[in-house]
Amino acid sequence: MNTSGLHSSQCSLVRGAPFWRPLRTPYALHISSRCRTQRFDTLPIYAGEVILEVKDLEAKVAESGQTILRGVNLTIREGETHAIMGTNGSGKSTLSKCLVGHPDYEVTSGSVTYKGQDLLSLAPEERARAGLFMSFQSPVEVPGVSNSDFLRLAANARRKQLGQEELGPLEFYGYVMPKLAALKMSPDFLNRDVNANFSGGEKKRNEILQLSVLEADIAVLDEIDSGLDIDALRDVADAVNSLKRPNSATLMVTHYKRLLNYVVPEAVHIMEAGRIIYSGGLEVADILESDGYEGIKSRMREEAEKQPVGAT
Ligand SMILES: Nc1ncnc2c1ncn2[C@@H]1O[C@H](COP(=O)(O)OP(=O)(O)OP(=O)(O)O)[C@@H](O)[C@H]1O
Repeated sequence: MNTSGLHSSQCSLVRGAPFWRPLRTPYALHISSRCRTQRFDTLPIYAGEVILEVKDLEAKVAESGQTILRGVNLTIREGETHAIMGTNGSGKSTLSKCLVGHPDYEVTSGSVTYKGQDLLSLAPEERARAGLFMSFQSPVEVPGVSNSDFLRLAANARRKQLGQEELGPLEFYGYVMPKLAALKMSPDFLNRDVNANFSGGEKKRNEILQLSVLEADIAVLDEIDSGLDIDALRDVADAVNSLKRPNSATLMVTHYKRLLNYVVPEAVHIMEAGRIIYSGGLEVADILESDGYEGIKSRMREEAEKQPVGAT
């Protein structure tokens, strides 16, 4: 199969491509960059193991050397859904792409631990085989490669990694049909070339179909809600929810709370100038919706004033 037109992480599998349990104990969420961490003792903690830990991550555009990420800290546990919101250009997509090993970016310092292993030492295809999936804001079109071939090869690469039997064309058909039905996608999608001449909404559904077929352990969904009409948003959200497992996690990048009404996150993070500057629960998205980023800043100022003198 010619996969030359595919993005490296998207075709990586082809080349080789919440449930939650709340406890009322303190939950440390990072607020404001590398030097300051604030504890929110009122937030619930989730009992799952840490699946992804990003520490002081800094990254630049490989070609220009422009620094984009300036010390991102993020901890995600199994069973959790996290949302990252933030102004245009704050680095949300760059963070997502650094996680999957996009070649346009170079990590200059910090670490990312995924299921206890150093994620940054893995090639993009190894990350994908290990269960990391990213849906792209603008999924690429791959004329000449059918969706069914692409999905089956990707699914088999992942199954091989998991020690499962690979699926032949007929078995794969039986495997994928219920997934198509769950996404309210026509079986015709299988015969079409990957994303070629798909509408924006069809591309987004197709991304979730890939996630569904790959049964990823962590799904990084970059603006999966953009361009979707309200019914499509519900379908996609239902599919994302149905794919959650106790030992998997979801990281969503979005600008709008409407997605979070359907796929409800345990934590919402605000990104600005390459850092997560504020984290909290769903109320953070409410503040954003009602008062914009100025509302978040004013909340931060209020909380800083309440901090005991000398607290870090
Ligand atoms: N490959 C690249 N080459 C040059 N500049 C880049 C590249 N990727 C990202 N940038 C720049 O880095 C900054 C962050 O971009 P990024 O796409 O991560 O932002 P974002 O928070 O996802 O924005 P949006 O909400 O608009 O999608 C922007 O100024 C962007 O122009």
